[in-house]
Amino acid sequence: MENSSPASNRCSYEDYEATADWLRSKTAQRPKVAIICGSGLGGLAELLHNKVVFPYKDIPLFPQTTVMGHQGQLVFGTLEGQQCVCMQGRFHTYEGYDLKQVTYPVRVFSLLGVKTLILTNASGGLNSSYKVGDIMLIKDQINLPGLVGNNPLCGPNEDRFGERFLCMSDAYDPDLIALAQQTAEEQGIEEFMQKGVYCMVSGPTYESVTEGRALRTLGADTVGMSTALEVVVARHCGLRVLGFSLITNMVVTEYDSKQRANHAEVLETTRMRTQVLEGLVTKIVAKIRREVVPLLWSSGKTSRPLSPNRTTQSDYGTHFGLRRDVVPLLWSYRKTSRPLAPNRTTQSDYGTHFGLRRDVVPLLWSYRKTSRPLAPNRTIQSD
Ligand SMILES: O=P(O)(O)O[C@H]1O[C@H](CO)[C@@H](O)[C@H]1O
Ligand code: HPA
Repeated sequence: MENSSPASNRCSYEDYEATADWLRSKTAQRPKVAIICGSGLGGLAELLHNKVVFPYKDIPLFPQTTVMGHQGQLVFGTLEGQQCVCMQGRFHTYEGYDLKQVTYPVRVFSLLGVKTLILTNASGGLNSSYKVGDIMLIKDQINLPGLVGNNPLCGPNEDRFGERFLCMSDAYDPDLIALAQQTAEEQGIEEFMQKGVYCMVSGPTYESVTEGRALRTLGADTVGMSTALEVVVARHCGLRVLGFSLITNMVVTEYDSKQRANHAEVLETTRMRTQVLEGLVTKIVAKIRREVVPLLWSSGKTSRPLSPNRTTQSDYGTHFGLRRDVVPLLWSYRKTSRPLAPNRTTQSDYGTHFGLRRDVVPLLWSYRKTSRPLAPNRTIQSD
């Protein structure tokens, strides 16, 4: 099969499938988490175990990266026991790619079975309280190209991925943000963690002074030339999204400033913080792995306890009303092979049974889709 990227605006469902099928045929790994690494931040992929590496040029229909600091390879492997796929290098519209090409990998990931997308980027700081080297947890975005008609979902809707009109008010997953904040505290790096709004511009020019000021007035805390389009497409496929923006330079917002933005400075700053960001993402991935069990609970359509004779994978699946592809995961995350005892009906019973940490159990409750109590007398979370 051709490995040249799909032509402008003709990324069909069959194209995405062809790429996903090819990858599936080359590796037995089935990642649940995908990570897109920003400029100079590809080192994370080196931390994966049992790596299987595909240069983009070998992957059918994959675009090629042309930007310094973007290595151009897809790395499959395990991080903290969690199967991941990591993009060492992303695509940008300023490279000449159209919106569908820039976001091509995200739909491929979705077809591969990925459920969570973590993105990193290098950005210019607009918020005057931020410093170079700060890491901003992205709580929301301004998709500036999208607001003026350059949205990757323009054109016929592909219903097999998602619906025509997509809600973006919950684009960045609040639970993953909370998990990231908690992890940053545990790592002792709160001092340079921020939480704010990322604004995507098309680039490749950095901002003029007035543009920088305008973006700040719009409510942006950082600005970059990526991420927002990938997030739109990820949400359309139903992926959960977590994003980090490393402030590599401060955007010049004073007319008499002598500072000049440049990509060398951007890459230099990423070197300074790359290890911290890698450590943070690694720990978060480990937590996402443990968090899978609560997520499975959320798919539960029943509040009945597992009966004592439920010991096999499919028993669990049936009980929780889970999709077939999720059941093996549940099984693999169980720490015990004992079935639930008949008297195990409460949240903490389930937590104990699955070997969950105490702080994860409340999450479990919050992910449940039913508001019915587990048992008639069990009505509040701590119950
Ligand atoms: O967003 P990432 O890919 O991290 O890269 C950022 O760094 C480059 C500019 O220095 C631009 O590509 C900008 O978007
Ligand atoms: N502006 C836009 N994109 C960027 C910047 C910036 O200042 N720094 C890194 N990427």
